[in-house]
Amino acid sequence: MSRPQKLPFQTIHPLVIRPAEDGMIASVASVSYTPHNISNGDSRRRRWSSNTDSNFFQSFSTFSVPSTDDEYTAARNRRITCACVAPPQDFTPAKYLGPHRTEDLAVSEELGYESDVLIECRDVYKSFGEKHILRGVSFKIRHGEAVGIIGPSGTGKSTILKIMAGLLFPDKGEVFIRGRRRHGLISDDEISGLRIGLVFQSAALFDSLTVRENVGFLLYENSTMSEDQIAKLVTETLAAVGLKGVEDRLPSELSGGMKKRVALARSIIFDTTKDAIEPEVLLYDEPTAGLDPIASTVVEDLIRSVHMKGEDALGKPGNIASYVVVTHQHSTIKRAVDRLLFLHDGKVVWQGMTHEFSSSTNPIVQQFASGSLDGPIQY
Ligand SMILES: Nc1ncnc2c1ncn2[C@@H]1O[C@H](COP(=O)(O)OP(=O)(O)OP(=O)(O)O)[C@@H](O)[C@H]1O
Repeated sequence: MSRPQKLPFQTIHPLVIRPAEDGMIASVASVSYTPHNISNGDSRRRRWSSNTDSNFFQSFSTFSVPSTDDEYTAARNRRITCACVAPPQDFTPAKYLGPHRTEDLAVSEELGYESDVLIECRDVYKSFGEKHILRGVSFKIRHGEAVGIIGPSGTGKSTILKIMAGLLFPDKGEVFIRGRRRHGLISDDEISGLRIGLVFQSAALFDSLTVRENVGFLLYENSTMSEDQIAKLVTETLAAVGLKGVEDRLPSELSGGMKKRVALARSIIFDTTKDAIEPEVLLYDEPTAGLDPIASTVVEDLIRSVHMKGEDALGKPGNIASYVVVTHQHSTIKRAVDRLLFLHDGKVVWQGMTHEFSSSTNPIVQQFASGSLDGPIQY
């Protein structure tokens, strides 16, 4: 890919996306390049250069701009899978041929780490200027888990999600992906063994692309699948999240709940022609924010349905190995997750199963659960 033109930092299009060599993951770097420079042109990307795709790009507007060639190269080589662009993976044991086979997902003393741990944050610190947001956050996300991260506003829940996704550097501390220490942001070789998808609160669809183009985006870009194959797979994936006949619509023609479903479809579609498949962890940032109670229930059930322990709208088991949900909503806590991490004052101050939350004697948890103004959490 030729180096794209640099634009001023203020641009709302601060991304460059590059098809990965293995054809499955897009490289997304937080730099100020226009999206029409994303890669060598292709008729299937005919509307890609539109200036209206602001939702998607705004999600990344806070990241740094590389100023040197080295930084540019580093940025170019970072890889993340965002729900907005990533094709997650099938994790059926029969298809999974990688070094970490399903049967190996058990505690392994010899390897020095528990091999069912997909992501581990160990003593993570993060500050923004004088604001010390994370001050020693530690937790593990295990294979098969459905974890919620809760806590007061501004406590760093989205920040830790971005650190897990490899979109932000921790200032101090370590992030392990399947036992391998990640050095800073996600880089090409370090992603292998696990796909990490981030589902943004806004759904972050490309405004100027149809639902079909949004959902099939990465397959059009990176796979060897034919347009017909992709279109068929898009229709099947949309059906799995309970949507039919919306392929030709633009995001502006969808309700908020439908947009979230489309974003989810985009995050769970994967190249069915590939053999070796890695497990995937999906990270949801406030997936039910702004939805009415019934629409929230629909999304909560959808999150469950694409998990490997769930069943999608077509009755097939889901493909997502584990997921993490940042949420404020009680219904989402109760319905969509099994285990909770409570973040406060830069640390995990409580963790436990969802059913233990309301009976906890921890004063911080009690205040949060009751919504009381009196207690250790001060606004
Ligand atoms: N890129 C950034 N630059 C400067 N400050 C930031 C940046 N990202 C986050 N912050 C600040 O860090 C703090 C934590 O933000 P974060 O979004 O992680 O909190 P949160 O717990 O998810 O909040 P909420 O529940 O309100 O969504 C906030 O004060 C926020 O303003």
